[in-house]
Amino acid sequence: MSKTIVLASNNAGKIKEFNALLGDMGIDVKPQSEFNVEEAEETGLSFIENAILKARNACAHTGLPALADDSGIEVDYLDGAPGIYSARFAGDHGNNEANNTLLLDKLDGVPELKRSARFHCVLAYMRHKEDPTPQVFHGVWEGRILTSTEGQEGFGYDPVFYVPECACSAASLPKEVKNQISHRAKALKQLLASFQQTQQDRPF
Ligand SMILES: O=c1nc[nH]c2c1ncn2[C@H]1C[C@H](O)[C@@H](COP(=O)(O)OP(=O)(O)OP(=O)(O)O)O1
Ligand SMILES: [Mg+2]
Repeated sequence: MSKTIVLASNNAGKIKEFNALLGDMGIDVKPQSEFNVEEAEETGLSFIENAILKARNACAHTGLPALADDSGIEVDYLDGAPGIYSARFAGDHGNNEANNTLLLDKLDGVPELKRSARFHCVLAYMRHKEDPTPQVFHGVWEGRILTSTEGQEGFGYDPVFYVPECACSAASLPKEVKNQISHRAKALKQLLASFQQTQQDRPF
């Protein structure tokens, strides 16, 4: 029997991807906006801490199990920036266009070999707000930063992220393809595999 799980995110791009990834599994995953959950402060110093903060906040407000995603892009030339601060790179939270412009500016003139980067996605699943064993999964997607934006699909840094295995930007990929190979897809596959092994108290 499937239980309702709260998706502890306000990011429309992520929510769409989770719906596509989980949609045909008969899992009832509802975004936290449906429960008027207030956004958690992301005060952690790692994706893992922030994912747990977001999941715990959603559990606390709803009394339901919650799944949170903390993600971002790590650029080697920038010593790992923007990293956990990806959403706030250019100041305003979630201003994708400004973030991409700033990233391209910071890498202006940097040769291709030094433009390596990767997306990280950390998922945290908590059964309740005091869950002492949040389950944490981590997916990574390797690529590099382009010199200009490319493509119309996806969200966030997708237009500036070159995917070597597809020879195009992440924003040029049909969503079905991104959802097979992305950091988020990889983390979610781990979560699903793990849940198949530990049925007790797990919703799916
Ligand atoms: O597949 C992706 N394709 C492109 N960009 C991406 C992706 N995955 C994460 N990102 C970027 C968007 C945002 O700049 C940051 C996530 O920040 P992060 O705090 O986890 O999410 P958020 O604040 O947008 O929504 P919320 O915290 O409500 O889930 O990384
Ligand atoms: Mg956030």
